[in-house]
Amino acid sequence: MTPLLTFSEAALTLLALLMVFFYFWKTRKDPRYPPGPTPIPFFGNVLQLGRDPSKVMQNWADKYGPIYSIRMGNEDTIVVNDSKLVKELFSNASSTGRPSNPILRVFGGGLGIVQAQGNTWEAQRRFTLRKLRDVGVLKSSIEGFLVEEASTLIKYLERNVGKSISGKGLFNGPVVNSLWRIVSGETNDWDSPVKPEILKRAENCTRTVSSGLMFAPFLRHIAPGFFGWTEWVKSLQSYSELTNQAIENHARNLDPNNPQDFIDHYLVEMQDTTDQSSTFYRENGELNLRAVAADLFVAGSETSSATLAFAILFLLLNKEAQRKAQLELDQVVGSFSQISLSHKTSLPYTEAIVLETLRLSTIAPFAIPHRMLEDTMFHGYLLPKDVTIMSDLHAIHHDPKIWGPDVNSFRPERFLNQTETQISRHESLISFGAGRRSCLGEGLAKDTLFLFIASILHKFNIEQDPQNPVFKVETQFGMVVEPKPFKFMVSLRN
Ligand code: HEM
Repeated sequence: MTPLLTFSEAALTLLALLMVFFYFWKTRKDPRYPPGPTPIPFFGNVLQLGRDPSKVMQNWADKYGPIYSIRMGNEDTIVVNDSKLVKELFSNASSTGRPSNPILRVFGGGLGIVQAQGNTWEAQRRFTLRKLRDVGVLKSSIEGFLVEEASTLIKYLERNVGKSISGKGLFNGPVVNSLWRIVSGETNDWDSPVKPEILKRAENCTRTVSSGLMFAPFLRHIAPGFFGWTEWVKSLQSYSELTNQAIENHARNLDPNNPQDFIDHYLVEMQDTTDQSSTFYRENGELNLRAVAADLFVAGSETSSATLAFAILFLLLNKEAQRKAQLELDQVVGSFSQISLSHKTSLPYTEAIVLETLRLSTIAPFAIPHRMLEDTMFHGYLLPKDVTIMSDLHAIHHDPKIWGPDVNSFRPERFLNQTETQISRHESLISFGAGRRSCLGEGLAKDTLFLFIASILHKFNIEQDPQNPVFKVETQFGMVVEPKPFKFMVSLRN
């Protein structure tokens, strides 16, 4: 009788079985570890995520509950998809680590804010937050920058009335420019025929933020050019060149009694620091300043401009929401005045548009992953030290049990009280994350969204481009979700 397998086939089969056995033995879990879909060797659950990871993860949430586990390649990951649990877990100091993502590590190298942990993260975050929030020179000039950028945007749209306008990328110029002004005090004419260098370099960086490379960093070893790794490294280096130049110029001309922008404020803090162990001390301070400048830019630019592009798209498809906001704007602001942040509290419908845009678009569907710093028991589950924690903001913002059967519709009224005269906050809206590492640009981002959206609706109707009509919202998945390219037109209201 002929044997079923040759000796070498049998040896290979045995080897493969041994490898699979070894994989499952190595990755076996404590019985208190959260349940989840079965991973396969090397890829974990990555291949199951398919083209629409948010949908697949919503199904896993339905099946395994608010806390479940997956494997992203060789990284154990626990997903939390309940807003109360996210808030509770992320308020705990043991959840404030960051996994070492090789893509994000390129900028900052563990310094600054986004990728930093421990003392460095705490000190840099506290300082930056204070400068962005405190009423003072920087805070009041930020308001002025935003109003100026909004008015440049309006002039750009006025010149393009009746013409086809590309929705994606429309807001890169004003958003990047306002961030660059806050950081460096320098301003650029993004509306000029020659694109400013800072805008070119920022746009190159953000292409990777919205690519799949963030979720599957191993792809950079397979085809670095194809998956955007080469461009990411190059564009971050060229962006760093600009920040380094700006820091050198600021250091040369610094007037410590009259700091003008974020770099000035930071340099003054460095001058005042005598404690050699401080993250602001001399060389350490300079390296952290470079990292923070990159953090503010990378975390702030694509997120804000993608959300604004979604707002245009939602409004394009919702004439009634435009009409209601315009009625409110006419009553409160009148036809001629310029919109300012002081109008915000009197424009609840416009603010509700901002909140509904943040919910429905959820441009950061899984926020930024955290890492557990120690073994922690949480609602009966073991969250082991070093495990990655992902908050599934998309699932939270698209759960019909929370938002009702029209969860996928754009309905700003869900953020208003019954008489539609006041904003009613919703505890499940956590677009900026929650807890100790929540977004430190939340206030700035909300001000930017409000001012830009209100200024556009005050002046224009957002309309279909008859040559390129849009029938539905289509998105492009990434660490930052964007709308697929679309066209629209504006017409003057008066
Ligand atoms: C619509 C706009 C924005 C959205 C939706 C957004 C959302 C987020 C989210 C979900 C996180 C992760 C929170 C976590 O780790 O759990 C985050 C972190 C962060 N964001 Fe934003 N963001 C926006 C705009 C901005 C702006 C304008 C800035 C700065 C100028 C900024 C700076 C940061 C920084 C520095 C972090 C890291 C915080 C830390 O690690 O402690 N973001 N953001």
